[in-house]
Amino acid sequence: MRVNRQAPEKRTTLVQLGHEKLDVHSIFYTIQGEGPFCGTPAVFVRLAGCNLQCPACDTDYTSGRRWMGADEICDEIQRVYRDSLPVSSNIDERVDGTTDNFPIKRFTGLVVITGGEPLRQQIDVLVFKLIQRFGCYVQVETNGLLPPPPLSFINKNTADCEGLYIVCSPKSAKINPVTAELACCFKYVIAAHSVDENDGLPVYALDNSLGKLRVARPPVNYTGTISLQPMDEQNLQLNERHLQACVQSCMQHGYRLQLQIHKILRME
Ligand SMILES: Nc1nc2[nH]cc(C(=O)O)c2c(=O)[nH]1
Ligand code: SF4
Ligand SMILES: [Mg+2]
Repeated sequence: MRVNRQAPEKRTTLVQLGHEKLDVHSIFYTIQGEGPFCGTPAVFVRLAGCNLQCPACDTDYTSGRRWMGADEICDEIQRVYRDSLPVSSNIDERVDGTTDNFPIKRFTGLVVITGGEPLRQQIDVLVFKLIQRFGCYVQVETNGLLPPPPLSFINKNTADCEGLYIVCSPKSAKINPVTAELACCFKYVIAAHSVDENDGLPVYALDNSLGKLRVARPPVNYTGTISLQPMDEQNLQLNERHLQACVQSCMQHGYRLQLQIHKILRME
């Protein structure tokens, strides 16, 4: 079993010169490797810190953190996108004076706000700007313990590609009822030794500070997608067992199998 030495942190906010700042780990352009938008090119904003400390966590969310305002983050999103483009599509005028078909491209696609736990921080201004000013759509990856931002454009229809989507991946025994109600998708990490024989979902919370409490389920009236993802212990034999348990649970209960395609692609 892996060890996660990144200590749990409470909700946070820093206000400087009247502007909220967010505690950012990294911003990068990649392929969304999980969930309902799996396969979609996306700029990731990984916010620092998490309110849980799951032993099997596969993410560094504490190193190199810095406080950034919403405008600074929007600029950085545009910069990492532009830096990924071939130089020729980045200029609006050629040396001979002719204009490119694609003058300076703006990123208007999927922005994923993840962590750590992104709902620990005040993300509403950032989400609002990304959607209203840049025409992006936004997905938040949350463990579900905290409430979502108070925004009117939370969307559950993933075919729309507009507004804010909440993907809830419970790791502990509790989910905030509003987050659960507004989630467009539930995702569970499956370990071979912890599959409930009744519903095929994890028995034990990944967050071991809660002892042997059962990991939270979606609300009883939930009819949307439930995806299962095999736990990654960076060990071929263990991973094979987790994968088989995952496949079996999906086939038995009708869940959707999800492999982390960014790892297959060896991308961030
Ligand atoms: N490419 C890529 N897709 C992801 N989807 C969820 C991720 C996460 O760490 O929350 C993740 C990630 O870290 N990388
Ligand atoms: S909730 Fe997610 S990011 Fe936080 S420790 Fe658990 S697995 Fe890692
Ligand atoms: Mg990850």
